[in-house]
Amino acid sequence: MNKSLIEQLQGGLVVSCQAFDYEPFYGADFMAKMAVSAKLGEAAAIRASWPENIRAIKKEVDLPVFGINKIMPKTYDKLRDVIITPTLESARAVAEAGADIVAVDCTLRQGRTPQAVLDLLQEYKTHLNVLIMAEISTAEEGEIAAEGGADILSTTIAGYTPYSRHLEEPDYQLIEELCALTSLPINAEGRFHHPDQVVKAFQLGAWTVTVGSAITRPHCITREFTQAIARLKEQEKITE
Ligand SMILES: CC(=O)N[C@H](C=O)[C@@H](O)[C@H](O)[C@H](O)COP(=O)(O)O
Repeated sequence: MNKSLIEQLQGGLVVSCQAFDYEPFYGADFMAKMAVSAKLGEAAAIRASWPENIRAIKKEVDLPVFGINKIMPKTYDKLRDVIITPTLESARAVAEAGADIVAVDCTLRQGRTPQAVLDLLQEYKTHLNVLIMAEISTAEEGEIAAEGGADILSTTIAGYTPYSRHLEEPDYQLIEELCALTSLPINAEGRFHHPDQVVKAFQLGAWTVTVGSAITRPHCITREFTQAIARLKEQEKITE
């Protein structure tokens, strides 16, 4: 295992720079600029999807990259579909593009058995010379991934499987559960909107915290403000 990278990233903020083709910042140039901004803000690492974006980011910033390769089905069901680096081929493509860590969906969705996840991890570990981060949604999935030889566990998919806790906030309970069951590094990810939430995750034992939408999706940030205004207007109507 690449111990020094794990040590280097301990306590650091990972900034996820991602945009789909229906978002205004879609494209490798935009993603690279987002990564430069994250570096200016002293992020420890970048999370990015697809080989072309990872290549562009690696050219612009000298930070470690958590690479994923989202393979989208024609119609995408966020709760049910496994899209994050689902095949060895997809993982190899992001590793070859320069990802230092490859993140992989290790949930038990789509009829996957624990043995199927163990086999998947073994395949990735055997063929790729990078750290593998298992993205999970429950403690049970974390336990399977740890047994399967994952180098890092991540709470990325908590709240996005039919059977995990659906919360507005980050899943702090899952961070605690994972820290109790393994000594592997735990990346906390999903629905972090404020710096104090990031601090709380570190206090609970997280190794790194990844923030995406609250930093790199301007339309989501804008909506937080406009929704606050809408709530105020609603309140005013009630008290009139
Ligand atoms: C569940 C899933 O597919 N999450 C994706 C994983 O890459 C991204 O859409 C998230 O933006 C990322 O995990 C960061 O989370 P947040 O944007 O909440 O800070």
